[in-house]
Amino acid sequence: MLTHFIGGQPVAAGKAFPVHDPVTGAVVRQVHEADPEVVDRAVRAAREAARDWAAMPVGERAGWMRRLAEGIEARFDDLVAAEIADTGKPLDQTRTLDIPRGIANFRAFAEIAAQRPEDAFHLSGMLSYTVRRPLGVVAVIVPWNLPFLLMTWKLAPALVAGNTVVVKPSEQTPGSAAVFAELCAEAGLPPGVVNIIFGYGSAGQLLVEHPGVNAVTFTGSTGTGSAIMKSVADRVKPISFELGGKNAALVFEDCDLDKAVEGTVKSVFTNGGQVCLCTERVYVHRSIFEDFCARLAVRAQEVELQPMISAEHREKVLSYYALARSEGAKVLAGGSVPVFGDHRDSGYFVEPTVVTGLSEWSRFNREEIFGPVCHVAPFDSEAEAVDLANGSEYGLAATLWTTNLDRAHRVAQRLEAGLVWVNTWYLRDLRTPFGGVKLSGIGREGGTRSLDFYSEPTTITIKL
Ligand SMILES: NC(=O)c1ccc[n+]([C@@H]2O[C@H](COP(=O)([O-])OP(=O)(O)OC[C@H]3O[C@@H](n4cnc5c(N)ncnc54)[C@H](O)[C@@H]3O)[C@@H](O)[C@H]2O)c1
Ligand SMILES: O=C/C=C/C=C(\O)C(=O)O
Repeated sequence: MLTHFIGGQPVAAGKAFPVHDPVTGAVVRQVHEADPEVVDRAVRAAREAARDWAAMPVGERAGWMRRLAEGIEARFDDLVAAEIADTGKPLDQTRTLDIPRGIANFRAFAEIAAQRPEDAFHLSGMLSYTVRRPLGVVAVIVPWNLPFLLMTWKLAPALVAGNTVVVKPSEQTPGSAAVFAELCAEAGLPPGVVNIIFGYGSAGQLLVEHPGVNAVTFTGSTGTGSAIMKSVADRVKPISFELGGKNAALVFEDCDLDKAVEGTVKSVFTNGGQVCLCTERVYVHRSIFEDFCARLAVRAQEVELQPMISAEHREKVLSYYALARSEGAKVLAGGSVPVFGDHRDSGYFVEPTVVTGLSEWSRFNREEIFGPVCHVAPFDSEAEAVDLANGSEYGLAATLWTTNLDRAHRVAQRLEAGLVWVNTWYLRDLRTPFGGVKLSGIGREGGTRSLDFYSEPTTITIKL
């Protein structure tokens, strides 16, 4: 039974809830569910630790980040096993992306914080400079699709900036957070700096509304982001939101077609399409449309299958497959449930799917599906391609396939998205701003932008 982690100790409190293995549908673990008393206890522990942690020189906190990175390395196999048990992710992806990014997140923010310059301005007769103070206690609420990567993406900058945290992982994927709690204790992290509680959205709501929480960083659906905004509005708490997406790929006639196909296969089907950055709308120049579609349809049937996180999410994805048909789509690949003839048939798998022929105004093309599926449509001009890509209420990410450098710069700068990849996808420099516009989020994290969110500047001016 997974316990909460509060004040450096395991806390077995609250009724139990089950977590299912998405590969087989079987219960893989039981977890304690945080009730109001557990939430209050976690916030109090974070507050008690906040003063000393904030007073620690940033160089010492950076040293703690490096020790946590070493702890992740030491528990690497346990973290991989826990993540796969909860998500059914491929072993190779978990070992090369999900867990290594936890190490990279802590090491990157140790360096970014240690080297972060502060402002200072000298005018005749006056000197102004800034100092930064942490926010205090930060609520960290994260989703189920990249559980460890996203939790550590938030924890590293929040901690190194001097905050203490209360983390509420997704109810679907508590395992890697529980191992992380153990390695925090093994590293000797001061009690109360990191607190981890488990539960559903209701526990998350109790946490964000707690008067002892100073700020909220959240990654998840746009609807939940909106609910959290309402929860914290009365106390005007700072919020950082990484939300949903309906990301476009633009494939121009002058692209390297092999790379464009392989890159789009990656951006559509990685993690079973359960990545906020995944492509769900593909726009291809008409001159190569038929060839591109034919190649993408073949490759869609070859990708490694990954289960959806839950039976409910699988039903949601399948409902969009049915919707596509009802809206008149032509199915180029997939569209149903794979049959394995083994234990996986009781899991949460869907077929990787490619459809075409739908209106830009169809629900299929407007709403985030968050599965291994995309719609492909032709375009005739660069201006039309940009308008199609920008036609969404979301604005998180886009990919652009062209060998024309002028076009790459020109089009990338016109796209209403926080992130644009050219001839690649999900290549990451952790020092760059990360986040979306419109319904895809509020604010940016990444590099010093994370430190800017997790601390408040004071400008001090001295008369000379
Ligand atoms: N932009 C990004 O970086 C990013 C990354 C990953 C996932 N996402 C989005 O997340 C969604 C899928 O993940 P999900 O289903 O876990 O999202 P979700 O919004 O359902 O849940 C995310 C987290 O919020 C908690 N939560 C739910 N309701 C809450 C409330 N009222 N108050 C406080 N906490 C609450 C959940 O328990 C979970 O821990 C997709 O929409 C995807 O696009 C975005
Ligand atoms: O599903 C969304 C993925 C978000 C990825 C990151 O926040 C990152 O790579 O830092």
